[in-house]
Amino acid sequence: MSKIIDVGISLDQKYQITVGQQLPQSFKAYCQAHYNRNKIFVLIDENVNRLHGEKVATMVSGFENTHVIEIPEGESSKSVKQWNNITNKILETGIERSTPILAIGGGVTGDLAGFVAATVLRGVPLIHVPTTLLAMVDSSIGGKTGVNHTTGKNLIGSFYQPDAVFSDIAFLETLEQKEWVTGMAEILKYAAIRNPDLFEVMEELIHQPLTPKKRWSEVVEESARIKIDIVQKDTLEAGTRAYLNFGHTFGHALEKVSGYGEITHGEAVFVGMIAACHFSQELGHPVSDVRFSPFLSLYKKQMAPLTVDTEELLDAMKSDKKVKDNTIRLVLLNDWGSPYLYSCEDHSLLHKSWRYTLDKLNK
Ligand SMILES: NC(=O)c1ccc[n+]([C@@H]2O[C@H](COP(=O)([O-])OP(=O)(O)OC[C@H]3O[C@@H](n4cnc5c(N)ncnc54)[C@H](O)[C@@H]3O)[C@@H](O)[C@H]2O)c1
Ligand SMILES: O=C(O)C(=O)C[C@@H](O)[C@H](O)[C@H](O)COP(=O)(O)O
Ligand SMILES: [Zn+2]
Repeated sequence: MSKIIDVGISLDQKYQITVGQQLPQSFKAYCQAHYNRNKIFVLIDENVNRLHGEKVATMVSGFENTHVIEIPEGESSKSVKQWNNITNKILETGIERSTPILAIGGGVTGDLAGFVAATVLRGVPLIHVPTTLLAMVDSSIGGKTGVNHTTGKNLIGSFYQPDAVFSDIAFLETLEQKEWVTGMAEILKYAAIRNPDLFEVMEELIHQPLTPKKRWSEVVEESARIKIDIVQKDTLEAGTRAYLNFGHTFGHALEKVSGYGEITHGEAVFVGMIAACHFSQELGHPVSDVRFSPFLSLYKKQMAPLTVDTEELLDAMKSDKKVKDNTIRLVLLNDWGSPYLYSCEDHSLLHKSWRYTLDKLNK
């Protein structure tokens, strides 16, 4: 059984997200209906190609010419260098404006391949097939594409919506525990900013084996619906879309200061959400991070001690995209399910929240 979720960004930007088990047939039918199937570029994470190459070959078997470009795994692939490598390969092979790019992998592949699709020939059709939990619940949805820069995370990129998303949760069969836990952070983010019931659902799920069963499919669907609702109302992040950045102002700084790839995005966001709760509480809002406690040991088990310097973290926060008039802006919580944007003048409070959070993680 698969579920279809409609996304309506604007009158000419409508697409569907299909969530389910074993979706190659739906994918094939979609391609048959929408493309001339002369050529397709498959930009695929190297591990996904190794583990699921045969399934992917079946998916694209209706195309006359399939060009597979492997993306080295890991955050370091989200770079201008990789964007340049892939763009060169595509242009040297030959591409037309109607030739689709298929992005198959986690958020790294999706963000990078999405940026390639957005820029080559000023934009070619893009289809996302997310293969990590994080990519299914978050990165394949909403059109943020891009790469990192030494000065900060995701600082080069564009908004570029896909033609379609196929979230086949059967891919999660091969996902390592570390990556399940990584993806959970973005679901806990939706719990914090929109639907606190997800905290209880997630607590149930972490006490069971991590396999792609129906309950997970429902969580992927609920997460996608939350994200779509936010993105549809503010696609280009003029205001409320920034709520999806809860925990990220802290998290992105931690990713940068630790060295991209040393800590996963989800781990950093989890840490960042504890800091954001602490900061919110300091301002008097009733949002104790005890809500995250059932998940803390999972993150502590897989993360190395955090030996970062709070001064460096603060510096890194200054290159966040939400900075306005030189002021750091944070997503905080008035209460569970009620986020708001806060301009932060008080850097001593930021230090305090960082120290509290680092102590908690390192204890
Ligand atoms: N565009 C957005 O809106 C958005 C949202 C959230 C996160 N992101 C970005 O997403 C990235 C993180 O994505 P991620 O957590 O998916 O990481 P990732 O893409 O690096 O994938 C994590 C690991 O899982 C492996 N993998 C992927 N699918 C697999 C499968 N089915 N079985 C086994 N292994 C598999 C990969 O090889 C990699 O080693 C970050 O760069 C983050 O900034 C973007
Ligand atoms: O889609 C969004 O909007 C998000 O903020 C989702 C985040 O989970 C994601 O990590 C995103 O890439 C962050 O974007 P950025 O603009 O803060 O770099
Ligand atoms: Zn994120």
